[in-house]
Parts: sequence; structure tokens; C-alpha cells
Amino acid sequence: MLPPDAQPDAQPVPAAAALPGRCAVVIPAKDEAERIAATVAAAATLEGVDLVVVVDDGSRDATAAVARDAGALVVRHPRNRGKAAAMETGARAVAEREGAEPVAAPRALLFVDADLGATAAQTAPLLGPVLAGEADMTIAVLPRQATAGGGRGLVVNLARKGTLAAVGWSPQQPLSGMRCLTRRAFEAARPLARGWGVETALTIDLLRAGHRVVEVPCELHHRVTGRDWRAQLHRGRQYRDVALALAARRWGRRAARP
Ligand SMILES: O=c1ccn([C@@H]2O[C@H](COP(=O)(O)OP(=O)(O)O[C@H]3O[C@H](CO)[C@@H](O)[C@H](O)[C@H]3O)[C@@H](O)[C@H]2O)c(=O)[nH]1
Ligand SMILES: O=C(O)[C@H](O)COP(=O)(O)O
Repeated sequence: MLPPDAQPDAQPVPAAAALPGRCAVVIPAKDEAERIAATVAAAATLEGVDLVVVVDDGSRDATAAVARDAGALVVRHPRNRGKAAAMETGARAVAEREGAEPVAAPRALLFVDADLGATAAQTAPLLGPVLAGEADMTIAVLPRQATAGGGRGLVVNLARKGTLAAVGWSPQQPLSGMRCLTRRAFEAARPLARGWGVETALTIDLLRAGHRVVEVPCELHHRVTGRDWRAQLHRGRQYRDVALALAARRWGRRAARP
């Protein structure tokens, strides 16, 4: 069941499926009306993808309507609940869809940020290893972005060093949210860590559970976080959520390097 305050509507996006499995794209989106149509359209072109779900996480703009018009299945949180909750809601919407279909195997899940626009098509390299059974989770490594970010690497370093301490592996981009994983791996990582701690926790929890995790370069471009007070407040929240996720995992077992 979707959470009581989540409201599904609209249509799935049909697409080809020549890879050995199928995949659903889940796009958490808060106030992304400007970019969501391009992101949905690009995600729908990915080989193996036959369902695109947008979770409108309490947006105050027209994100839901624009996503629906672009062909996505849209699920709404009436109020903002954070990225991790949006990911859980999206995955549940996919499972509910599968419950009503004669499906042989559950779809893999590809999480894509709403602000990627047309470059969302460049998440394609994340699908192959998962759909072919060679990896349980792939993580996108982004190139240098056209606009310089305004951070000093504090959050990234916290997540990277915390992951190294927890599982003996130092990811290049520990916060990267573009990830493809099997349904089995996703369920093994539930309940997800809250808010912005979700990526760091996913990596640690899956490695500790013996899953195979790989980073894959992807030519993705997103809206970088700037330098103004809003941006710094955002970084403060990211730091808090990553620190909480790490603290909750401090005493777990180390895993083998991926
Ligand atoms: O309350 C929120 C806030 C954001 N989003 C969506 O989450 C995604 C990522 O948000 P964004 O504002 O782009 O965050 P960034 O600071 O750019 O995020 C970087 O760092 C995050 C972890 O801190 C990762 O989740 C992202 O993938 C990574 O790009 C976007 O689709 C948002 O619309 C929500 O669903 N709910
Ligand atoms: O801008 C970013 O890359 C993120 O908000 C993380 O900020 P950071 O530079 O403090 O790690």
C-alpha cells in the first residue's frame, strides 16, 4: 500500500526492453516544474525502462501536473517528507503496479534526480551491470560540472570518510543519488536512512550485507548548489543527515571492499 497521504495518478511510459531485465525509473521531485518534463522524457528513452514514476514530494509548483503531462506515473506527498521518503514511496508505487501485472521478476529500480533534464539519458551505463546480474547497485560518478559549486567538500568528505571507516571503501562521489539497484538489494536496505543520509547509508548497508556495489562514470549535469545562505542551509541539513546515518551505523560490521 502507498502511504495514506500519497496520491497516485496518471500514466506509465512505454519503452523498449532489449536488456535481460526491466527497470523502473523513480524520480523524487520537490519544486522541479522547470526541469521535470525533460528529465521524464530522457528517462523514458532508456533501454530496459518501461515505467517512470515521479514522486512529487510536497511541491508548491506545478511539478506533478508537468510530470503527468510528460507521461510519468505521478505519486504525490501532500506535504514535504524529504528525499528518502520520496524514494520509498516511488519504490512502493512500482511494487503496487507489479502486483497488478503478470510480472515474472520485479523490476530493477533506477533513482534519478529531477534536475538532470535531458542528461538523465546519460544514466544508461548504470543499467547494464544490474540488469545483467553483474552488480547489485551501480552509482553514477558525475564529471566536473559546468558551474562551480559553492561548497568546501565538508559533506562529501564526511560521507566518504564515514563510508571508509564503516566498510573499508572510499567512494569517489558518496552523495551521488543516481543509482540503479535490484529490488532485492533495495528491500535489504529498507527502511532507508532519512533525508540526505540515504545515499551514504545505502552504500554502507548494501556492502555490509554482501551486495556488489560499483561506481560508474556518467555524463550527467545537474543544478549545482551555490554559495548563498539557502545553499549553506541545505549543506547544513545534508551534513546533519549524513552524520546521523553514520552514527546509526557506527557499530556495524565492516565489509569486504567492492
Ligand atoms: O525535500 C526534498 C528535497 C529534494 N528532493 C529531490 O531530491 C533530488 C536531489 O535534490 P537536490 O536539491 O538536487 O540536491 P543536491 O544537493 O544537488 O543533491 C546531491 O546530494 C544529495 C545527497 O545529499 C543527493 O541525493 C543528490 O543526488 C545529489 O545530487 C531532486 O530531484 C529534488 O527535487 C525531494 O524529493 N525532496
Ligand atoms: O555542493 C555540494 O556538493 C553538496 O551540497 C555538498 O557540499 P560540500 O561541498 O560541503 O561537501
